[in-house]
Amino acid sequence: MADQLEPQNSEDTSRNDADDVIDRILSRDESQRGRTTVFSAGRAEALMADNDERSSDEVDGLQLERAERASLQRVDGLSTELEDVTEVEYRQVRLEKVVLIGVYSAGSQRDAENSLQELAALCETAGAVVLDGVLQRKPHPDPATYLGRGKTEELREIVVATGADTVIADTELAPSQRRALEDAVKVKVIDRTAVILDIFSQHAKSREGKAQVELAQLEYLLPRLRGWGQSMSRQAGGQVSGGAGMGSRGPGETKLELDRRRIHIRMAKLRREIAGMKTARDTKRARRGRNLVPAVAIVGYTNAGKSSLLNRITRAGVLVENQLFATLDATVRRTETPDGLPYTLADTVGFVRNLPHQLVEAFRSTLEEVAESDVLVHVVDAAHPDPAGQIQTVREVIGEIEARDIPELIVFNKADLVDEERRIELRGLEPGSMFVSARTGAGVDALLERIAEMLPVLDVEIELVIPFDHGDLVSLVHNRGGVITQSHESDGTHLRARVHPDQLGMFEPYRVGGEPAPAGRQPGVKRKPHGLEQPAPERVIDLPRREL
Ligand SMILES: Nc1nc2c(ncn2[C@@H]2O[C@H](COP(=O)(O)OP(=O)(O)OP(=O)(O)O)[C@@H](O)[C@H]2O)c(=O)[nH]1
Ligand SMILES: [Mg+2]
Repeated sequence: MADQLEPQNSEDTSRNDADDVIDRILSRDESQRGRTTVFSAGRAEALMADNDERSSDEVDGLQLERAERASLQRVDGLSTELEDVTEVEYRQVRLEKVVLIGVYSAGSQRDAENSLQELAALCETAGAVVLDGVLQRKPHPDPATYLGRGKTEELREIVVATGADTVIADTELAPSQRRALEDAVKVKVIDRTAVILDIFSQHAKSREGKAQVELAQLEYLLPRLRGWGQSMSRQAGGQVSGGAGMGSRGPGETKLELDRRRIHIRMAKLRREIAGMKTARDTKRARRGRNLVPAVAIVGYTNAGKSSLLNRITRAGVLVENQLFATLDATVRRTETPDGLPYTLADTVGFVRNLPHQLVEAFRSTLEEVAESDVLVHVVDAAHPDPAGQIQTVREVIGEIEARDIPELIVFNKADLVDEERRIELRGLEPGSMFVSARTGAGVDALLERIAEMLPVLDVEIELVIPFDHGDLVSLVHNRGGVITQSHESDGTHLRARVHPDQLGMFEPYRVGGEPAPAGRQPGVKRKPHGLEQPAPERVIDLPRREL
């Protein structure tokens, strides 16, 4: 497949940007994936207060991964030499010196400022240097150029004065807006979605993550091909008008169709791959735990401290970075309640406002980890200027992946950074929330207690022989839907069943053995095929849809 998708004319050096990027995206294969150029991960000025002095026990096991990322920093001045090994991006997002722009309507200035601040953090995470930001108050963005005419001119002046090479809009621009604005300011214009996609492509590590990001990028690219097609048509027309035109259609148009088809083929292949990897992951999940245990997912806005909290609780060694989207792969760890009941705790990809829907789609299989959990620990950065907005964003995504009915515990993290007044404010915002600091460990024990309380009450599996004159007890088990196997023998009804711990006393007189009977003892009785050969059935936790 990859062969068919090789660039058609890679020796042609006069191709434009658009040709380059499409070819680059489509010609990628496994062999190229290792040779990624990552833009220099400059100091993330726009990110939250810095935290270099991490306590020694916070230094985790994945420093290697961090080093790996750092080792891929782009060397200034060498960018052109590295061009051909650049990982897939949308329009080769070379984020260097950037100016940010945004439009907001009356009354939403603060929100717009926060959003622009966050865009700055995103840009810095992607490796850019943010030089300036411009907000325009306007009821609606200009349909032609996003900013109004006057502001567009002002922007051009700022770009010239600062020496910026890229303008980034805090929204998703229509392809025509992007082009018109580009013509007006004479430097590259990209949008928020492209930046997020770029970060994801830099950070994706697993094969599944990479495939998901690539799929999202192609989905983003597809509707934008038309614009490129036009410019391609101009350029290609000039080059090949000497007679190489194919059929009655212009070569540019043919190229556009060809690109579309290649992209569709590639996307179909990626979807198949992702589906295949999901199956592999399910199998792995089934193998990982022989017991059926409840699952807790840590969710939250990017940079809230989800991975830090998982590390604090389980010493998982997950990469922690003062970066947005440090985590793209779900990490699942087994842990126990203070009473010794096992459950799993999963770290997940962070959410962000205007998370490109292509990413939500592409990461759906990863996000299923969240949708299938029994409890959501929703981590919120207590020191962030807009926790309410972050909570709302996260809840929107939770809704999108149909996880809204899962019990949610709001946990304000980074409690070490906030004062009492702020706590009162936050508690008012989310009554029933908790405060922890993944950094100092404060509040973590209480959090673990609370998680334990929120875990579903687990039924206990027992074996019974109930005399025929106690049919009421048999009905009781049936009514709860707890019967695993049943057979009628001469001494009564033989049952393997799950009952609520509170009912144990009632069934005690009829229990046989403390362990599941060997298969031979109950002829004709089928065992439930969930691989539970271990003793001590009382400890067996049952949650039918949660087979880990
Ligand atoms: N002061 C303080 N900083 C914290 C705390 N918890 C996490 N951090 C810092 O916050 C930053 C983000 O932490 P992560 O654990 O990577 O956050 P995350 O939610 O996993 O982020 P993504 O994976 O990018 O979505 C890091 O720089 C951490 O050191 C805390 O309790 N107090
Ligand atoms: Mg993380």
